Amino acid sequence: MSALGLQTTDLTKRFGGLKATDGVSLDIAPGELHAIIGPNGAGKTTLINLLTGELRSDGGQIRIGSSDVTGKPIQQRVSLGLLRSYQITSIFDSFTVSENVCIAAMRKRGVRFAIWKPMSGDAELVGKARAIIERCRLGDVEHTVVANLAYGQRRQLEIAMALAAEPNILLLDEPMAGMSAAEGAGAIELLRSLKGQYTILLVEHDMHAVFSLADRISVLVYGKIVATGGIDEIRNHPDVRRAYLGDDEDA
Ligand SMILES: Nc1ncnc2c1ncn2[C@@H]1O[C@H](COP(=O)(O)OP(=O)(O)OP(=O)(O)O)[C@@H](O)[C@H]1O
Repeated sequence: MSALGLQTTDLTKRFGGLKATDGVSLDIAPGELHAIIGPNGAGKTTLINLLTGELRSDGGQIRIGSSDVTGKPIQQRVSLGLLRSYQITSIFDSFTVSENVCIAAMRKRGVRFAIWKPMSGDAELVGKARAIIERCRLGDVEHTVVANLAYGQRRQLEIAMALAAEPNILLLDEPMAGMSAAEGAGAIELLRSLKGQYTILLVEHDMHAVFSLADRISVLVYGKIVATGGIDEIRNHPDVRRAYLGDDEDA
């Protein structure tokens, strides 16, 4: 699959009297890595849930490439290549890294889990899984049972499984959360290696990761986008510094 653009126009979601998403318009180009930052409760996860179809919007539109998916079910968005990293990843703890990536790849093929075992001899499938595992820096633990992985490796596996399903738009909700500094550095390298090949919407609190990866950044505050721009523009935007980064920010 090739990367597709992702667009929202005036997207709105209310929870009772609260507008968690308030007229959000985003235009993310094919292959762009677009980060969403904002304080706790700004509406970042709500926005991702609207994009995947887990939540229904109260107004506005969502387009994947040229397809209007507003109000369309999750599966239709998945079939257009929109994947949230954990959404497709029912990770099997008692299976190895390789087996889990094979299962994710087979789901893409529409093959049911029940007939997985005979497929383990499928050289093409195993080869594809191995390439993704290497790419995600999990080669050393390819045959390790998932329950024995370090936390950061498990998060990398989530991304590996998303890639196995051949997305063209990846939604990543805090992929660095809970990682050690070394794990975070590995995750940044991985995401950097994906840049350009997939359209990536990255929600992340780690400003070092955001500023070292994003092509553009949108800042969400109380459900509204208060600024969208390149790294320098966002880093120096007075409203952004006040609302989110703090005036002593020097990331
Ligand atoms: N299902 C819900 N019902 C009612 N209110 C909700 C619901 N989900 C989210 N909210 C509210 O919507 C607002 C946005 O929440 P959301 O989780 O999207 O923010 P966030 O930016 O992802 O926060 P964080 O950075 O802490 O994860 C918050 O005020 C939250 O309390």
